[in-house]
Amino acid sequence: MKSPGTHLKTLRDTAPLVQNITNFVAMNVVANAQLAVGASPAMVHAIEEAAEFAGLAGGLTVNIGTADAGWESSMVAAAQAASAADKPWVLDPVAVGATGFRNRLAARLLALNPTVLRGNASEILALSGEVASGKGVDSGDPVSAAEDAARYLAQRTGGVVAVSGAVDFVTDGDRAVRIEGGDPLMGRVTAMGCALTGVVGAFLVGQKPFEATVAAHACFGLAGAIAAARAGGPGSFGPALLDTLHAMTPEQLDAEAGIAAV
Ligand SMILES: Nc1ncnc2c1ncn2[C@@H]1O[C@H](COP(=O)(O)OP(=O)(O)O)[C@@H](O)[C@H]1O
Ligand SMILES: Cc1ncsc1CCOP(=O)(O)O
Ligand SMILES: [Mg+2]
Repeated sequence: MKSPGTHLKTLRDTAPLVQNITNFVAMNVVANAQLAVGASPAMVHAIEEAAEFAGLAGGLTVNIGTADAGWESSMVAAAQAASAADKPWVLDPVAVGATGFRNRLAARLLALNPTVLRGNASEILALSGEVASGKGVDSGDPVSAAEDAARYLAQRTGGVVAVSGAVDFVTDGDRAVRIEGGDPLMGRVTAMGCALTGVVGAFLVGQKPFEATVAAHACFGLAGAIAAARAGGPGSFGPALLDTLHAMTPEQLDAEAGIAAV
């Protein structure tokens, strides 16, 4: 298994083009996070070009945060095109469990077997059919409560499932790790989970899904912890996170990543 730092080095060396169909709140945050780690983001969601672009890009992220019926068609078409071209894609089922539309959309996308499903604990519980305590886009459940649901969904999709929170959890249905890092301040800044989804999408290109997802979480969590120690509050945390992601070296990531096998 290659180290997280090796994954970061490959990402920087290859600077992959990543297509994102994400929400209005997160677009700028996701693009900046991907640029800071070394990828080339493109926000492309129009039905006229979303599937075509998926053939050009190295990978795709699909985030349902502010989706509507038009975006649903783009999301499905792009995910199908990515899968057909053997490109990795990530599903972020923002606020699934809150409304019937979100539940149907997330279930439809999950049936396309994303390379990685990434969400907070309430979203992973809701997608698996369990009772969840989400409050809109925010989780009301601890990560530990969603670990079995994550394993179940990973086995069902054949992909990787990642649950974020105070300690992140990543599984492929067989292997599993917990990743420490981050800071409670990340819950006071919007689109942090969406940015993590973007970073996962960047790490996935040309790399093994489970290892790349673990590396992405370790990198984002470590950067979050360092940035929080420097920031004066939510306002200065965002820029500090971008600075820290940009300055992160493979050696630092390998030395300071908080990864533990379960
Ligand atoms: N209490 C916390 N302590 C440390 N890190 C956290 C905490 N809450 C969230 N994070 C981190 O913030 C990022 C976004 O996670 P989360 O808030 O669960 O996603 P979402 O915004 O999709 O609900 C992840 O890197 C996660 O590890
Ligand atoms: C606030 C909000 N509303 C719709 S999408 C969105 C952003 C959610 O971002 P995250 O899931 O990363 O907290
Ligand atoms: Mg989220």
